[in-house]
Amino acid sequence: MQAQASKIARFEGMKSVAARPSGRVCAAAPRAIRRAAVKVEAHKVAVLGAGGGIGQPLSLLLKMNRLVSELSLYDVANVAGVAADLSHCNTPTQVKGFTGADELAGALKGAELVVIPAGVPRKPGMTRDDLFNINAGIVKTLVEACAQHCPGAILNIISNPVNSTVPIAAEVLKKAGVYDKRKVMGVTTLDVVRANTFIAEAKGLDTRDVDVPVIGGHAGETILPLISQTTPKVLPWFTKEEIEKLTVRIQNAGTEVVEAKAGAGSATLSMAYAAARMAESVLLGLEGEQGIVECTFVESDVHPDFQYFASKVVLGRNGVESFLPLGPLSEFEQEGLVKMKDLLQKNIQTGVEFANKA
Ligand SMILES: NC(=O)c1ccc[n+]([C@@H]2O[C@H](COP(=O)([O-])OP(=O)(O)OC[C@H]3O[C@@H](n4cnc5c(N)ncnc54)[C@H](O)[C@@H]3O)[C@@H](O)[C@H]2O)c1
Ligand SMILES: O=C(O)C[C@H](O)C(=O)O
Repeated sequence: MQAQASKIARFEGMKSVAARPSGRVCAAAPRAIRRAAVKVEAHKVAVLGAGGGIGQPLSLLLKMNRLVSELSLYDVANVAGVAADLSHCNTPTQVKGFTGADELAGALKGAELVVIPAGVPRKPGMTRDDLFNINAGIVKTLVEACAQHCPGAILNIISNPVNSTVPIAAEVLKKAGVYDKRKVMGVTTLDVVRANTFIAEAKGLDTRDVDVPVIGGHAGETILPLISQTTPKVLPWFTKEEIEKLTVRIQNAGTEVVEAKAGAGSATLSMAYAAARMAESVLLGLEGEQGIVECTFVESDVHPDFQYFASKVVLGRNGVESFLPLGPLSEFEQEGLVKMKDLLQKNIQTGVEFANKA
């Protein structure tokens, strides 16, 4: 502990996101939530794709979160057993399972937050774009149902390719006349979680103390960790080569897991952890807690080249309340922004066109 602390040269005014370390859902939940007597508002959360690799552990983490009073688990298959299983955990959250299109309305009615991990995952050799043909239609159908049954809900979209599924969701909601750009969020928290972990490990720090913003999108070079903005600042600082290597590792971390799973899917447990953190932040925002900051892929004015962009936002009672400025970027990070331009713009356009074709 002493040795770790001595590596921290100086703290540059810990920002709110760093003050809410990533371990808070399971290990370091905000004091207000941990204290048994504290009264929190009741929030209904729906998970669509709840029977899957992400859906199951995510549902467990949400069942453990006192901000969630009601948890709707929806899937096209195998969800009844998951709901029965989880319902035996003696936490106050009420769990209900819903299977098949006929039961989707019941799952969504009254939901304030809908988390969507429905869809197929990658196998080795595939890109996230290779999932588009299947997942675009799944997300479109599910968001159409959200527009009808819980039009004011905040959506956290996990299904890949996030760079395209978020624009699809936005276009679907626009067509239905219920779009609120503050409420449609692509979940890129796993990129932040990974960046925090890898950088903490490289410097021998507690990963819960480290915060690295990750901007852009959620595929290959569109994932841009702003390592220059890491807090706390550590000395000795990384060399140029180390920064390049860490950046590439963060960009390829999804593929690292896909290859290690060798055909059995992509990241599920770390994704569930990251999605639970994002969901908790959204709910804390709804509760009116101040200073809740997360990186997320949303419709944004932060960078003139991109209609949708991941960056730090402040969450509040209506979802995204405001955007934090990108801050000073290193030369390497500025080059990263240029490199991602064509791919991110193309991914966004693909989503918009898909949602608007007849
Ligand atoms: N955003 C991220 O950082 C991130 C990280 C990991 C995975 N993902 C993506 O999340 C998605 C899910 O991954 P997974 O490992 O959980 O896959 P999985 O195959 O284990 O689970 C997906 C679940 O979705 C369900 N499903 C399919 N069609 C559905 C529909 N129309 N309605 C409701 N449910 C439906 C399936 O029955 C299944 O239970 C993939 O697209 C994957 O690429 C995103
Ligand atoms: O890599 C994938 O296909 C899943 C996810 O996007 C991830 O980053 O782990």
